[in-house]
Amino acid sequence: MQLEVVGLGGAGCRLADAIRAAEPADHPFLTDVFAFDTDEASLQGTVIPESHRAKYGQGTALEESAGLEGDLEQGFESGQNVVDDLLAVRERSGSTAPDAVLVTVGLGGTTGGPTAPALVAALQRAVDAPVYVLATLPADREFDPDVVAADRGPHAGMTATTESDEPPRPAAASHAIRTLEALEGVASAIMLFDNETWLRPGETVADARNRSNRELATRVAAIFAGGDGESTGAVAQNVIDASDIERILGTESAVVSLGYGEQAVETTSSRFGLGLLPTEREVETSEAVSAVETVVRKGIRGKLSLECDPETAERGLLIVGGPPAWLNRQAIAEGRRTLQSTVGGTGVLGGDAPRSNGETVFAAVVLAGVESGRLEELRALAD
Ligand SMILES: Nc1nc2c(ncn2[C@@H]2O[C@H](COP(=O)(O)OP(=O)(O)OP(=O)(O)O)[C@@H](O)[C@H]2O)c(=O)[nH]1
Repeated sequence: MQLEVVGLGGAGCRLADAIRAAEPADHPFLTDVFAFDTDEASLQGTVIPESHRAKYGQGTALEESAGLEGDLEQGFESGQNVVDDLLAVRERSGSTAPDAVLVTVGLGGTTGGPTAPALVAALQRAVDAPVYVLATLPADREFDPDVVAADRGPHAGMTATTESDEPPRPAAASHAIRTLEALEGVASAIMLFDNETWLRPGETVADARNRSNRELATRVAAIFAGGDGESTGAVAQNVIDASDIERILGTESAVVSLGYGEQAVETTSSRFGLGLLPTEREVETSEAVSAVETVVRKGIRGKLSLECDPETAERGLLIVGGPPAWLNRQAIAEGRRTLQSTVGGTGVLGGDAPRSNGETVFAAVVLAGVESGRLEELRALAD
């Protein structure tokens, strides 16, 4: 399918960059990628071409750090005032009609979050396609002085002391929840990534962000690059297209968590000893089945982008990809049945994504309409 990505604010632009970097050369799925931020330096740091970048919100609450503690309503209002300019950048670039738009944003900051609800609403009116949101949730250490103090010892406070430290954002949790509320009924679906779960001990979000963004971009690419045919001739048995994705993500701002599992596989057997070039390796059925089972298990039961109980999902999607010889049909069908029995509902779709040049077998899992304890926790804090 053809996806347009719009990055908003620091996190959103970095995520848009990471998604671009994760686009498989033999399976392009991106139409246009935009980066919109109040911070020129951060825009310059992206690989997104100038025609697709815009600095916005000068002199408004979106630009002032005071907005971190300030009135989020004022931020939403400023967001409303800039969307026409942002849509104009999109139109000027001659953006091609996508099957869906994905707005990427970090919740809890001053720029991206406050702009997101108005921009998503405007895109829904301007584009004849669903507008999904991919948003990060803030980590505890950004708003909880106790977490930072515990890391630094008894005399530490909530002051940035090293280069990788971020300025404290005490209001991040409540801003994130209030922005999510503002996106409800506006975004077609909201995929969440909880920074808290992806930090290693002692790490800040800034320390972890390149790794986190790569993780998330890999999931996005696995889902949206889908299983369209390849020039090399490998054809998916079950192609997941834009309407399948729309059926699973829905149109009613469902909260979505993304799972992923992968396993490296040997695709060639080397016979250098015999003076021959490496040839395609024969794959035993049992090893293909085992690889698919392993990645499906990791995809459903491994670390999710938003921690939740997969059983609470209303709908699910499983895409198993990799070198064609490894995509065992029975194992993929069994994986889909596993997801179906996990999710409980009837809204489960499965597909395959042959990658002739791939060196891993992977499973991407979409859990839509989930309930999450983490969101409850942040809601309680916001109250
Ligand atoms: N996963 C991930 N999360 C990020 C990244 N950068 C920031 N975040 C998270 O997103 C939140 C918002 O940060 P930014 O997007 O930089 O903020 P902004 O909206 O540009 O506004 P400012 O407050 O001016 O920085 C932070 O509180 C972090 O939780 C990133 O590159 N990756």
